[in-house]
Amino acid sequence: MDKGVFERKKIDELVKHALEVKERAYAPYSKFRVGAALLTGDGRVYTGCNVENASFGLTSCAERNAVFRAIADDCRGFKAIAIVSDADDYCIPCGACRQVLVEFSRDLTVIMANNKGDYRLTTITELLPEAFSGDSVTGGR
Ligand SMILES: O=c1ccn([C@H]2C[C@H](O)[C@@H](CO)O2)c(=O)[nH]1
Ligand SMILES: [Zn+2]
Repeated sequence: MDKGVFERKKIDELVKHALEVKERAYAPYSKFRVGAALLTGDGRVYTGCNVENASFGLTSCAERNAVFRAIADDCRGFKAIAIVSDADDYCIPCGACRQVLVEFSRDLTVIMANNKGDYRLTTITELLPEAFSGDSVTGGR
């Protein structure tokens, strides 16, 4: 499986952005802060953190918040996303975020990092095989 070719330096930079934005997460209920940094085709980086709410179901994940910022800035064609939480474990995106990510990039590299900045590489296709997509809706039309 091709995980995309990224220099270690570029990956570390994205993870650093994710660690930084995690500090601004609003997670008073779960206390599980998450940060995400999305790399675009032209080298821009959009970050997002999770934002919780007293009405728990309104919580928005870090990954989706990063994507929505980029879209609002008229940016698509994402290359990679780095995701990190406070935990020792590599941060794995939830199902809802996988579905939103695959909408915009079929060949996205996903960098799942931990609080020490170590990471594991995968792809959105590996995380969400046989995804429901625009083709499913339009029948390829
Ligand atoms: O991929 C994920 C998984 C969870 N969360 C957030 C949502 C909630 O605020 C907290 C606990 O689920 O972590 C994310 O931001 N991204
Ligand atoms: Zn999510």
